[in-house]
Amino acid sequence: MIYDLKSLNKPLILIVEDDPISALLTSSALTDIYKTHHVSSGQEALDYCQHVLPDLILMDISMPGMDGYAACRELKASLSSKDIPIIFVTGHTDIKSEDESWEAGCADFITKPFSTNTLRKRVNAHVSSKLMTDKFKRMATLDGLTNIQNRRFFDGHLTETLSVCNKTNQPLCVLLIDIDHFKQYNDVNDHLVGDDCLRLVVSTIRMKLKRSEYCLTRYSGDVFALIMPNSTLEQATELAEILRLAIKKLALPHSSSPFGEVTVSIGGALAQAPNMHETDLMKRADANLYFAKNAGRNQVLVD
Ligand SMILES: Nc1nc2c(ncn2[C@@H]2O[C@H](COP(=O)(O)OP(=O)(O)OP(=O)(O)O)[C@@H](O)[C@H]2O)c(=O)[nH]1
Repeated sequence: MIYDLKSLNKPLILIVEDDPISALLTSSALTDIYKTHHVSSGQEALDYCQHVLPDLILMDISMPGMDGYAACRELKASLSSKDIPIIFVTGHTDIKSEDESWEAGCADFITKPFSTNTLRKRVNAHVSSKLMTDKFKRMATLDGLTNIQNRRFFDGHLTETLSVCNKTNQPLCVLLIDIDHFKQYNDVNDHLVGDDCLRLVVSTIRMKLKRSEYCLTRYSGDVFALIMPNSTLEQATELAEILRLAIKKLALPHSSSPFGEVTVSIGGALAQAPNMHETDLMKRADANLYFAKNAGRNQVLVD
């Protein structure tokens, strides 16, 4: 299936090219369907992608300073930019350059001088495929009830985030947030009211999250997991307490709970770089949740 690209909000193409005339020619061949942005070196491309993620990159190979191969390798090594297709637009036509292009991680290459038609067709094909993959990934990792990421996403994201934190020597905390006596809540009310409660708990937690790198997921039925990269034990404990209080403050009636209203128990754990491991981290967070439940619920235990 090919996307009707014209019907979409214009996808963004980054043109990395040190020759301004070539950049202009490339850009003018695409602007009816795409937004384009031009930078003149590999380093500028890396800097740009720190802030904006384009849908595709057209990359020259020979540029002063960092060349296209090196820039491509760096972009492919980064978590945020690794899925952006990169097409080399190059005057190099020898086999060695082709091999080096594939090894650097490019999606395709176009040799100069190129036909405008070929450029457009190749770009359209790669952008369509990227947008479709993005959409499937979003669908496969979204929880339909609460509209936050699901367990499948959590597992992959925790592995990736731990790996980044291990490399950059940052601590990471995980919180497990579990609604107390939720089975009885469903039994006394009904399942649809239970669904509303789950959605409300999620929106309440989301409103209290101030850092964009914090990632809230639905871990299992009435349990939510929060991944907190670059966070200390004190920050995790403080946030857990804020979340516990915010849920209690909703004052949602829960007649079969000793508290008379919906509450949560929260267990959390800290992992310290450089030897963090997800199984150990989750075991400790789970054990702390268990202790918080056994100690009477409506409380936080993070260590
Ligand atoms: N309404 C609703 N209920 C759900 C959903 N997913 C899971 N549940 C219910 O969540 C309840 C979780 O029950 P338990 O794991 O026994 O936990 P609990 O009753 O909260 O007990 P504690 O955690 O020990 O306080 C079960 O009754 C599930 O049926 C959902 O999507 N919607």
